[in-house]
Amino acid sequence: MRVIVQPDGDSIASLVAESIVRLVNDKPNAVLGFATGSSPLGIYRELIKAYQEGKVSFKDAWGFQLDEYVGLPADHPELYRNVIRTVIESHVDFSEGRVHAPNGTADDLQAAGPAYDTMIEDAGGVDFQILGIGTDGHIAFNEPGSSFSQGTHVETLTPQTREDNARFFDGDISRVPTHTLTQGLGTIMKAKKLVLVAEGEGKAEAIAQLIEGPVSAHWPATIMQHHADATVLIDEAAASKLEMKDYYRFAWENRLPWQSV
Ligand SMILES: N[C@@H]1[C@@H](O)[C@H](O)[C@@H](COP(=O)(O)O)O[C@@H]1O
Repeated sequence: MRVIVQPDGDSIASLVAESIVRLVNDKPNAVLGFATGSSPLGIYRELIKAYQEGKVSFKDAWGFQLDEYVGLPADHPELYRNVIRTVIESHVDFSEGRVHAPNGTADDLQAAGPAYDTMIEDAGGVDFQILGIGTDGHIAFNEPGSSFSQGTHVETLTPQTREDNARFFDGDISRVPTHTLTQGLGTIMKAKKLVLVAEGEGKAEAIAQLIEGPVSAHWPATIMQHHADATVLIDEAAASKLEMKDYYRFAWENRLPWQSV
């Protein structure tokens, strides 16, 4: 796993966005994996800027979201499908029908999971998956105890995740849905490239487990240690519990010309 410690969120966002722009310019029909949450917002801002400056076009690219709340109405601002429209999709030139999310209001939620995995495969599989991490070590909405090989499925949120996400629901935990439809760890591991971003002290323990802990369902993100192309970009606060922090910094500062995000 490549670990890149950066001074702040802006430098993390620029590095990741540059890598995505390079990919889409090389492969215009690239399949991008979108994460929600606050961590990737800087990346989306940088991508919008690159598009406005004429450095990239997304018209032949695809977008697949990681997860969705179950049961939120179609016009709810926190429905992840609406969040991605607001933070990236509506500002760039994705063609109609090219950005998708799991359907959290499907009549048959059990069938909606495998159907979503098939859509991703039919588009060619995810080339570049953006990820954040929950304070309990979840990626997408795969909570502690998740199967490492599962596809898209319904997940029950932990009280900690609902508490963390209450800030998006006027601080009222009772308004945070209890269930989500999320790509499973098996789905996420099929992406050709995983790029996880995290900032702040609150993520330090989850980041230490992800990078230096044993692979364990108790910290679902640790499955990334088994991915052949996984990069983690963090600020100093999120890196604060890493024993090998100085080595990671040295490795990045002394990277070879072809080594990038
Ligand atoms: N389902 C999302 C995850 O995809 C996200 O990575 C995580 C961290 O969110 P944030 O970046 O806001 O800390 O929590 C949410 O619950």
